[in-house]
Amino acid sequence: MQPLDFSFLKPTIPNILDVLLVAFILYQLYNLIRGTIAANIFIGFIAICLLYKIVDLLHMQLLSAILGKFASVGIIAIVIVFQQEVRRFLLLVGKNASLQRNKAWWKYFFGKAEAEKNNYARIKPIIDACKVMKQTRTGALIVFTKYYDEQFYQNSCEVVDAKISKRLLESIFQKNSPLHDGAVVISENKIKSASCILPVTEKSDLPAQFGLRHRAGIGVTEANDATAIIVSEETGEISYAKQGRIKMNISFAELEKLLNKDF
Ligand SMILES: Nc1ncnc2c1ncn2[C@@H]1O[C@H](COP(=O)(O)OP(=O)(O)OP(=O)(O)O)[C@@H](O)[C@H]1O
Repeated sequence: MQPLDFSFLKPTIPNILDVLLVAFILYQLYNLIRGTIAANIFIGFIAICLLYKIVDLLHMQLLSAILGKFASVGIIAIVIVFQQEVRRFLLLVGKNASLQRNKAWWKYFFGKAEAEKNNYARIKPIIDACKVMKQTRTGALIVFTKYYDEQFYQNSCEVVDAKISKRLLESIFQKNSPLHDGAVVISENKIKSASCILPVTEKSDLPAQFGLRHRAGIGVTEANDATAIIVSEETGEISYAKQGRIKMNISFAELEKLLNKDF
């Protein structure tokens, strides 16, 4: 076994940058897996790697050979076990690198007032529909995604492909509508699909009252570059999920701000 190389600890500018970048990446990874079952798997994996290092230093050949075999397929095992997390991580990197997402620049070049006016016209029917569904205690799950991943949604959804309208959203989620079960997906300025069955989050630290609707709302934002509005059938409360986190009981002013930013 090669001795550990600590030369990266020399305080040169590239080394400092290197350490800061690694710390940043580890922090992002921690954020992605925090509170999920993946965190426990990750701890287990680190424990096995540490054990391998120790038994190797102690020249315990049999155990070190067994653990060595495990560690050598480690990267493949990580990709398989953390498929969802790797996907989310790459989405996060791609999202931050996208120029269009940097709204300040986009608006500077393409007209702030015009962009805001258009955005409000797009958002209004959704907010109006949420207001009615809150009042009537109609459960709803509306997902927003910039990129409509057909492979991800096609198996579990009914294709709609219609203009966004308050009445259409209301009628989809009405209790006796055949499409009311599941989520509506909005993308590319259209209601793309309805009745979608989404992946539910595996987080274990969620409020006890969260059932499948809330869990699916959080789950889709973990697996995809998506955000979601959840209207609770039980309480009428509006919640907003993004990057695997949820803001509960938000006001309509807050909802408008969030949609303005994300949609
Ligand atoms: N995997 C899923 N993907 C999308 N929607 C789902 C999924 N599972 C359940 N739902 C929707 O959630 C509804 C059940 O909601 P449930 O009562 O379990 O959730 P909840 O989070 O407690 O919300 P509420 O406060 O509205 O009761 C189902 O009728 C269905 O419409």
